[in-house]
Amino acid sequence: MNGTLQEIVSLAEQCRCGNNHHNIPIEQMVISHDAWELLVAYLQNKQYKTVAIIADDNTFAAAGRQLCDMLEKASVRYTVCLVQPDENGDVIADERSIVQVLLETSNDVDAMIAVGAGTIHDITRFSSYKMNIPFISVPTAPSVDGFTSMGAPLIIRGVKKTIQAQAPIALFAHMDVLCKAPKSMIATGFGDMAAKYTSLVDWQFAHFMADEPYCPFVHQLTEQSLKACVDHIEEISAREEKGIHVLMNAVLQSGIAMLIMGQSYPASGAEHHLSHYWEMEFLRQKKRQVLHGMKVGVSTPIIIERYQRVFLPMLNHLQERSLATNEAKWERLRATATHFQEQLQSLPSPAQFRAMIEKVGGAVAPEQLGIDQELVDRSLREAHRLRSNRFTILYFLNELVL
Ligand SMILES: NC(=O)C1=CN([C@@H]2O[C@H](COP(=O)(O)OP(=O)(O)OC[C@H]3O[C@@H](n4cnc5c(N)ncnc54)[C@H](OP(=O)(O)O)[C@@H]3O)[C@@H](O)[C@H]2O)C=CC1
Ligand SMILES: O=C(CO)COP(=O)(O)O
Repeated sequence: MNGTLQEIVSLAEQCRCGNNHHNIPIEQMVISHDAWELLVAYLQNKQYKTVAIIADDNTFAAAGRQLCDMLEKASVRYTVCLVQPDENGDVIADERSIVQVLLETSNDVDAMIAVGAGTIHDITRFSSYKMNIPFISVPTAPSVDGFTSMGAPLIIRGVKKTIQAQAPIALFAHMDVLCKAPKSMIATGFGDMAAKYTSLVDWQFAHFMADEPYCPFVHQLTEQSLKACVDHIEEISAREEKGIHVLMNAVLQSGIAMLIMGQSYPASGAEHHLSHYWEMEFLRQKKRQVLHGMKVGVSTPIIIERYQRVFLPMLNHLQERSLATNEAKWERLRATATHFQEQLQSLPSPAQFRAMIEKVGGAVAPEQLGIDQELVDRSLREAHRLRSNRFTILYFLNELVL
């Protein structure tokens, strides 16, 4: 992190933005080569009698096995639940996975340990929350910013909804495991962070236009994380240890930013809504899933293009508009137009954005992910409705202008 956990906790307490900040329950956060030893010591210090490891076949092989060996040596009792893939071969954070975890976890375990990437974390976050026990995070790749957040984006009856649950009480990321994670997972972590270019603009827009809660300190935390990734793109793309460390720090800090707000406001705007829409469509068509960060790496330049090509000229000619039905919203827009002109002009161009994603090994065009133009166009028209409490620029363009 740019700031240490203690610094962030302290700065969050000092913040006077007027929002009800959520507490940060994370007691210890470690990214190191001795993460297993520190995790065992943490469990012993907590005097936990039994813990439940939640993983799947891939993440158990990547980290779970080693962790179990360490727990055995330290005489810490544990159970293992390996979440099963669906008929397409994907492990999904949905009703079936949650029920499997609840069925295979005894009521007397003291804590769950999520050993995996974003999906395993969201399944564990929600299941442990419902069992009223804490969970500990063991990320196996720096692939998303969800490890430290409290929201669990879940697929419920085919619809992706984010349920606020709980953040981990501690996090232990082993550098060897992170460095060995597939290259695609590094690209996705970078993609999820680069998506903050547009999510942060959408968040400010929602605040100015629809009074959604906003905090400058949380904005700064997210922006710092984005900047750290962009500044270290060389080390990240080369998968140097330093680059992996920077990326992991960044995703953790961005997750804490969401946690402080109790919502994903800073981290998820129209670009995420497009990605969620594509994910749901793939589920409907029974197609293999595409990594979250790959999708947002592709959707973000599409949103930048839409905002710079359609919204920016509109801001430049606001005075020429005749009175519209929702005049109060247009008045607000006039009052803040200069700010958003500057914001949109300062974004990287779609080509510059795609060059960064290409450099880290990510996809840059929808067709590379099996997403056709019809789906892109449909999502641009409809995806803003997935999160009714987010007044994004895309929402504005679709509902109040076009
Ligand atoms: N809570 C929040 O705030 C956030 C949640 N998310 C959510 O996270 C999910 C995406 O998570 P993401 O991390 O991209 O992907 P997944 O957790 O779905 O994992 C993707 C793949 O990586 C494999 N894998 C993970 N670590 C390793 C490793 N070290 N070695 C080998 N294989 C590995 C997994 O295997 P296997 O499938 O077998 O596990 C899987 O094939 C989405 O549902 C998204 O909505 C995203 C951002 C924020
Ligand atoms: O993916 C996220 C942040 O990267 C959060 O997604 P939601 O907006 O669905 O909670």
